[in-house]
Amino acid sequence: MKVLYFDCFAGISGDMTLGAFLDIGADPAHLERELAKLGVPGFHLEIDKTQKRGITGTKCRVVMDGHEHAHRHFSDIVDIIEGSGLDEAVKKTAIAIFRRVAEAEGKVHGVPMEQVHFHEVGAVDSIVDIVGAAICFHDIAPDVVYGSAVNAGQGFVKCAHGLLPVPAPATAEIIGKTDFPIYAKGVDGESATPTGMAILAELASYSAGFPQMAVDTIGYGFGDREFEILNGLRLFVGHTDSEDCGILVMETNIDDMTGETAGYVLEGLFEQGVRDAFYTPIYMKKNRPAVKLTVICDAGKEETVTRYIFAQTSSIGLRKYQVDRAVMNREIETVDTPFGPVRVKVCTYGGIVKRSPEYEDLKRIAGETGKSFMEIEAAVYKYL
Ligand SMILES: O=C([S-])c1cc(C(=O)S)c[n+]([C@@H]2O[C@H](COP(=O)(O)O)[C@@H](O)[C@H]2O)c1
Ligand code: NI
Repeated sequence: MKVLYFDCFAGISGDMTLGAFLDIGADPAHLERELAKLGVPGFHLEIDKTQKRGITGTKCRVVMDGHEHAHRHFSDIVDIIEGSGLDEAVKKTAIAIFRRVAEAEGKVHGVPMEQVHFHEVGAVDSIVDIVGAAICFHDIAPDVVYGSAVNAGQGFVKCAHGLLPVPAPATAEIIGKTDFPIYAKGVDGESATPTGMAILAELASYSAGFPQMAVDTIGYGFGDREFEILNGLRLFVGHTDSEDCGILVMETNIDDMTGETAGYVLEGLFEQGVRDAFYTPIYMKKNRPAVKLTVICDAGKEETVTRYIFAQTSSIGLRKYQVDRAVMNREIETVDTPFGPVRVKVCTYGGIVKRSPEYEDLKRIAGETGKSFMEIEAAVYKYL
């Protein structure tokens, strides 16, 4: 399983992310080819393998070929991305990152997200940063993604609104929607930007410690400014032998949702790729019959599942805990039976062996022969 870890020791910005992705092996030619599909003229990338404080890394800058002062709405940006020839997965990721910025800007300036008038972030360099990050992310294609606490900086930053406190209000809103803790150390100024924070929030889940992995590649993406500390984003790519990068159990008690919604939610959770989701009947306060929703998922899905539950159920709080588990090795074999070939799941663990026929095959044979499921099951077991 491929693991990607964002080490945000000096915060995160759009260009630092692009630089770091290129430094861990994202293909620059692929990035430029895909960016051209946006159909937005007037920019090129400046990619330099360079050193900062004696550390080798990559600097990636979006250089404007002319002057660009477009003020775009969220819908304009969605139109550009949707209308491009980019892969669907890249489009989805890029729009989701922009949505986080639009929601934050809307909240800060007191307007609905649709009316947000992007200033800095509507400019071509920001579109390239965000879409470029989505392209590189899908190029690297990790199975799970984590991020550290974010060194967001301190003091004030000069931007289109004038002198604003750090983290800038939009950055603070984006951070506030995540589990990522922030702190300030060795940075006098802004080290986490709205673009960078939205990329991190969309791609990664917070990990309190270094995630378990054998490290394969380390890359640095450098920022422009000089701080007391090295101004860079460090990415780790590694792998774990097991399929597990941690399993999460999430639970919430619900006493005010219709049965139809409950069924809908369970189906939707499986579409989000959870390992299991189920309801348990319970009694809650004031003797209300209710259900406990339990979801079991990979730790990397924490943010996706959290957002799904809050968006789709009446729940306003979740209990989450990481669990250890023991799993048997599983393999599928095919055995010949008088009913034809049947797939058998063979599970082994330290000399223990369990063999069981695949349910779907038994169901099919029961349907084809008109015999009962129990009869087919008993007959097939003789051939295991
Ligand atoms: O453009 C946006 S959304 C924006 C909002 C704010 C607010 O806090 S409101 C601040 N800024 C500042 O602009 C620059 C560039 O940001 P990028 O995300 O494009 O790198 C940065 O200093 C932000 O704090 C932008
Ligand atoms: Ni703003």
